[in-house]
Amino acid sequence: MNNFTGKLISQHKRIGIVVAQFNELVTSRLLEGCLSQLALLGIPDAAITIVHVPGAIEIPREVKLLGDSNQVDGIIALGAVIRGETAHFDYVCQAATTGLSSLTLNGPVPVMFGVLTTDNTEQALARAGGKAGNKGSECASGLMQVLTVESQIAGMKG
Ligand SMILES: Nc1c(NC[C@H](O)[C@H](O)[C@H](O)CO)[nH]c(=O)[nH]c1=O
Ligand SMILES: CC(=O)[C@@H](O)COP(=O)(O)O
Repeated sequence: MNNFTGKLISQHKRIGIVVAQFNELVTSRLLEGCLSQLALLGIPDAAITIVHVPGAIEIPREVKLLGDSNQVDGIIALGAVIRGETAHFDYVCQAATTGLSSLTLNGPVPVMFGVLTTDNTEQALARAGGKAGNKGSECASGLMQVLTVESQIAGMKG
């Protein structure tokens, strides 16, 4: 029996992006690359939710809240942690990495790690649309691949 309600079911995956404002010169370029790639992959603007946070340490909490909201099918975390004079770099990287790794493994939706951890701004810019590519764009492509794979796995279940 087909019971068509007429309710429009989105044909698109819903994508969340949580982006840090710290080192915005870099993170704005990561976001631009991410959005451009999502558009190329056919994701409409209406299917994308962007959340801005102060810095990389704040990313995991908002990724968790967004993932638990049941409003997105996958999340891309974008940030740029650039080494300074002190050990703070190590702690910021550790906090972001540990939090996001746990969320992608244990949370309800896949999370792409698009947080650059570099020694200087030059290295970061090279990975935000420079000679080393754009980590935001890479994460967009990667998330669509993961979502496709997970749909296939779900279809395998009896
Ligand atoms: N140094 C960088 C930070 N530091 C800020 C922290 O992420 C956090 O916002 C603050 O400690 C308040 O909780 N954040 C980056 O994203 N990148 C950095 O290079
Ligand atoms: C990664 C950082 O937290 C860094 O920007 C802080 O710089 P500093 O270690 O010189 O305070």
